[in-house]
Amino acid sequence: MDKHIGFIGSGNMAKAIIGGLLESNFIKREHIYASNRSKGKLESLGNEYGIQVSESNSHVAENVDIVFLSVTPDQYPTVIEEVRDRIKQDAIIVLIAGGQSIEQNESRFMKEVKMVKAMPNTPVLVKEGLTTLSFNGLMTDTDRQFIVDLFNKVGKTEVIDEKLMDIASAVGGSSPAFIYMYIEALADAAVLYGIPREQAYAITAQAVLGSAKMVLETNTHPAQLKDEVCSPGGTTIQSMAALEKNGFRSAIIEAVHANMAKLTEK
Ligand SMILES: NC(=O)C1=CN([C@@H]2O[C@H](COP(=O)(O)OP(=O)(O)OC[C@H]3O[C@@H](n4cnc5c(N)ncnc54)[C@H](OP(=O)(O)O)[C@@H]3O)[C@@H](O)[C@H]2O)C=CC1
Ligand SMILES: O=C(O)[C@@H]1CCC=N1
Repeated sequence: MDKHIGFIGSGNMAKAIIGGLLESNFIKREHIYASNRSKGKLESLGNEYGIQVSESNSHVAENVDIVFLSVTPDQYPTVIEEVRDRIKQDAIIVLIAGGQSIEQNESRFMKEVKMVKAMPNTPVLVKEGLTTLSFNGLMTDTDRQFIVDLFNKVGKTEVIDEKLMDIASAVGGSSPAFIYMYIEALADAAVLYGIPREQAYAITAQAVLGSAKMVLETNTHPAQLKDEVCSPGGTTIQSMAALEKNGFRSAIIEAVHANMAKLTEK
């Protein structure tokens, strides 16, 4: 692969994508460029991954074929103004910010640009990510396939209608945080009953991983899978009753409502 990929903003999500891409051997490290506002983070990224780092967003924009805008949404107007006259003629712009639309950002470039809205999640670092994708009309079939291939190297992809991107952000991009909180809580309970901390994470995280695989690979409804765990008069159904009493499902749905409210606030 001879294309060069750049990240403007080198925070958590950029770092996870870079780490996953390098681990998958999709790209040579010298073909990855990154810039960042604060110098310290950039230096440690350069040291850890051996990629090309620069304090200049424009330098990154000038040197790459695919530009990831991996800053927070509030920085999009400033960063685009800075780089719009520096990008290569045929560059592909990848928006990863929550709530940012293709249309809104096409107009910020003030010229026609190939653009992708991508919503990845941090498990891309371990090549188990999920990235939802939408493309603008200037993306050719080859461009689209390239972007799908790139994200497939670090997990799975789903091409979706852009109008569903906000909810995909909540349930795909943000949900790992919900799941980490669940694992942490379950592990705390394990520790409460005497399991050592490290083993508590090993047990609970594997239970989550295995359950997710069951949903993906058995093609069975989650409720059926849940029923198969609940032995008659047994222990699990006691836990189910306690979770229902404490509004477990409702808490998850409320978490998604709160996420959507933030994504769509004007
Ligand atoms: N974290 C996640 O799981 C996901 C995040 N995203 C999206 O990714 C984007 C980044 O999020 P995340 O990585 O979590 O946030 P971070 O705060 O970790 O990363 C953002 C980075 O951008 C840098 N930055 C800010 N302004 C500028 C600028 N003007 N020029 C250059 N660099 C700048 C910051 O520098 P510094 O703080 O060092 O000054 C920071 O390192 C967001 O838009 C978010 O919506 C999408 C999917 C999942
Ligand atoms: O918290 C955020 O805003 C980003 C969007 C999806 C995951 N993290």
